[in-house]
Parts: sequence; structure tokens; C-alpha cells
Amino acid sequence: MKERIEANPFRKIPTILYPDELMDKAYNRAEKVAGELRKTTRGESLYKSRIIEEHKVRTTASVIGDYLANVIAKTPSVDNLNPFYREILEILIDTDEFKKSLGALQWASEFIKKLGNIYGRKIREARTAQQTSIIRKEFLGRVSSVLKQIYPNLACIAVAREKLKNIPTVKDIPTVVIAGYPNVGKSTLLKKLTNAEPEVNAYPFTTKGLNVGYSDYGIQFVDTPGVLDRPIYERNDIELHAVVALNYLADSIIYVIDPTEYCGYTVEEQLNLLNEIEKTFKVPIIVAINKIDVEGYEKNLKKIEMFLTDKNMDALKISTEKNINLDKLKRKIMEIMRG
Ligand SMILES: Nc1nc2c(ncn2[C@@H]2O[C@H](COP(=O)(O)OP(=O)(O)OP(=O)(O)O)[C@@H](O)[C@H]2O)c(=O)[nH]1
Repeated sequence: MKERIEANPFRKIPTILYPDELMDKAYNRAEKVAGELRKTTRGESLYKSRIIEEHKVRTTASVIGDYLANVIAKTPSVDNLNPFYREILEILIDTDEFKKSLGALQWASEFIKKLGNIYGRKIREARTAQQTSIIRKEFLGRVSSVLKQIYPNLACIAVAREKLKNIPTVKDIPTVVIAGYPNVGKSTLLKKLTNAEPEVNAYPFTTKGLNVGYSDYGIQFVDTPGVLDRPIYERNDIELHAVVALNYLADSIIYVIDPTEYCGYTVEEQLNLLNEIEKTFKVPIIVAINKIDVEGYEKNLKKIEMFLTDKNMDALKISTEKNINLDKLKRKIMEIMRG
């Protein structure tokens, strides 16, 4: 059973604040707290300073510490990520650096909270009002230096967030991936099997985008220009990750063959790719022999049929343009998807 693919988990990562912005945010909150305390606290000047400065320190520590903890809590952990998104993550960012950066934020969050406690206590023990403010400044210096230290880590997460937050969500419904060489008729078939114009979703694996369409019988169809349309050995690293990502997405595959070879690829080439896809994907494959409205399409049928018999694979002869056997294809898809 395929793992559930949830909505893009990277959208939850909050906006990343840089050290200066974080210090400002904390300063504003601390000043607000201090303003209230100045109005309400009675007593001699040392007593008042101790209370106000300690609150400033503790507020600063909790604003920054909680902010960092919140970033960690809302950032998906690489190890628990759905494999589909993990493949995408691997394509886009250095996952080791990403993990290391989250670790650094965790350390900083805990350390700053600890500093808040240490310096809060020191202020309570201060002997003069002036000393309370010196201790607070020393605290701010240490916090600022911790934040400077994690600046590259904050930057790493900010960059990852920018790259990941707009990855379109793939719906968690039964999915058929359409594969085959360019020009065999994949996009025409996608349009015929689905209702509206397909959505073109930008994914990091392909400059052309994944075309996604939805049928009224509850199945999502994905056309993969630039991904499943040529031999594995011609693919770069990114495209290999893409193939793996699609493997997590697909419940079944329609492999479109153009027997007329007008697509510009020989039947042998097309069968070789089918062979590779069959080895890579462990899902049922429906072979659609397309363009049977074209005169002379039969000349290569024997070769195709021999290959399919050998592989024990089912095929349907169709014409996407002339709507031949498309209903049969739909029925076949539903049969397969029902298991
Ligand atoms: N005669 C005939 N032509 C077809 C049929 N299906 C597709 N074509 C034509 O084949 C060409 C390629 O079709 P597309 O649907 O764009 O093919 P594709 O596989 O999506 O191509 P890429 O987007 O490059 O991957 C177009 O000119 C279509 O009109 C068919 O059943 N019969």
C-alpha cells in the first residue's frame, strides 16, 4: 500500500527571522514588559531595577528561545518525511546541512533559555541598580553572539523554505502516471481522460512541469514531460530522484507507444524504455498503442505484440485523436485501480 501523501509539509515552516530582526523583536517585547513594570512596581531604586532588568532578560530569552523552538517544531524532520517529499528535498537542498542546521537551532534555543535563567539570577543578586543594567547588557551580548553563530543555519533553513514552500501538493487519491517518449500522444490522452485543462504544476524535477488532470471517476492523471520519456542512462541526478519520486506517487502507469514512429522514435527505442520502466516501477502497467487511425500503423504491431506477450503485459489499441477505445481504456484503468 502506498504511503499517504499529505499536503506540502514545507509550507508550515515559519518565516525565518535573521539575528538583527530577532533581537529587535525581543527588544520590543522586553521594553513593553518593562514599561508596564515601571508603572506598577513600587519600592526603592535597586529593588525596581532588579525586577525590571530581570524581566527584560527573561522576556528576551523566551521570545528568542521560543521562536527558534517553533521553527524546529514546524519544520518537517527529514527522517520522518513522506518518501515522495524526501526525494524532492534531496533534489533541492543539501539534506545533511539542513539536518545540521535544525540541530544548531535546537542547541541555540536551549542555550539562550539557559542564559536567561543564569543572568536572571545574577540580576536578582546585583548590589546596585547600575550593575543590573550591566548584567543585562552582558546577557544581550552573549545572546547576540549565539545568534551570529547560527546565522548560516538560519540562512540554510530560509533558503530551503523558499525553495520548498511552493511545491504543489499532489492529491492523495489514486494516481496514474502517463509515460512514453515525446510526441507519442501523452498530453492529448491526458486531456481526453480528464475533465478540465490539466494543471501545469512546477516541480523541481522538470523544467516543463508535471501536468496533472482529474477525472470524474476519482483518479488523478499525471503526465511527466521530461521525466519518463527517455532512457535511464541519459538522466542526470535530479531526474533520477524524479523517477524515484514518481515511483512513490504512481499506483499504476499508462505507457503510450506510437507504432507509426511519427513521434520520431523507433518502436525498438520505445520498447526499451517500456522495459526500463517496468523494471523500475513495481506497479501495474497498461500499454496504450496509440494513433491506430493512422494508415499503416500495423507494420510494427508484430514486434510490439511479441514483446508484450514475452512480458505478459496487457495492451489496448487506441486513437486519442479519433476517440477510439478510450472508454475501454478508462474501464481498464478503473479495473486495475480497484485492484
Ligand atoms: N493521428 C493521430 N495523431 C495523434 C494521436 N494522438 C496524438 N497525436 C498527435 O501526435 C502529436 C503529439 O501529441 P502530444 O499529445 O502532444 O504528445 P506528447 O507525448 O504529449 O508529447 P510531449 O508533450 O512532447 O511529451 C500531436 O501532433 C498530436 O496531434 C492519434 O491518436 N492519432
